[in-house]
Amino acid sequence: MMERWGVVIVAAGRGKRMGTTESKQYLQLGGKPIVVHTLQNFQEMAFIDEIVLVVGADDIARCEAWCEQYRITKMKAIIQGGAERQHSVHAGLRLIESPWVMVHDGVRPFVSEQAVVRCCQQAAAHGAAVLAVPVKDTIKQVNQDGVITATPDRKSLWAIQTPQAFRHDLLLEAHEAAQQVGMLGTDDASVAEWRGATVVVAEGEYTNIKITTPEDLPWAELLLQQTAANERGKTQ
Ligand SMILES: Nc1ccn([C@@H]2O[C@H](COP(=O)(O)OP(=O)(O)OP(=O)(O)O)[C@@H](O)[C@H]2O)c(=O)n1
Ligand SMILES: C[C@](O)(CO)[C@H](O)COP(=O)(O)O
Repeated sequence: MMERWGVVIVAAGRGKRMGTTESKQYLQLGGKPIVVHTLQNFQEMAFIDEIVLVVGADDIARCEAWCEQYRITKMKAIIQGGAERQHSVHAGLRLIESPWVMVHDGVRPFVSEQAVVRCCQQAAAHGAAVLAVPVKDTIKQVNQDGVITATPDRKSLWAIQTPQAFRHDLLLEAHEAAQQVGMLGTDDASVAEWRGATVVVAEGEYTNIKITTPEDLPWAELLLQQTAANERGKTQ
């Protein structure tokens, strides 16, 4: 029996690395904005009760219109984000009422329900869990002069994805404490870790890409076609 979950979907970034005039979460993919694909994905998961979407102040109206158009009925609120991803997450967490919460990037539209369930189950067992995949490349630490200074053992290296899933009170308390002292991490697990929580990894998917730079866009088109083909296969 699955717990009931809330989700904070963060989409208030500017997408500087994508370099487009339009923020990347609103670029069209298969005829819909990327963020709409992400919202529809979570809308369809039965164990999710509420979604809070965090966006730029100027984007609230068009996101409200898309939620109406695409029947995102679990949408609880669409709110303004902050200067850093962590501030956007914090704002969203404050509106979640469910005892369990996931945080997910608005620009990761391809995560499968099976992977989300794995993440939630691990979080329910341990209090906090994130999707992750083992790194395939050798990773080097390199100094400012371009000289390699270390080769960490690859067996212990994982590429971290979202969703990241937590007991809601645990994550909210960690974010409140981080905000007070100005601690900034690049994901929510690092905020929880900084507060002393144990966070475990759940098996992610190499296809759960974060659309970040221009070369991710053709991959996203291919993944969308693949997802559509899989869906057709299920119904035949
Ligand atoms: N102040 C911010 C910054 C980021 N995000 C969101 O966090 C997710 C992951 O961040 P990233 O891919 O780094 O997005 P951007 O910050 O938009 O990208 P960039 O760093 O290239 O500007 C994105 O869905 C982004 O919209 C957010 O809600 N609020
Ligand atoms: C949360 C995240 O998607 C995990 O991989 C990532 O850390 C976000 O980082 P970014 O600097 O906002 O791309």
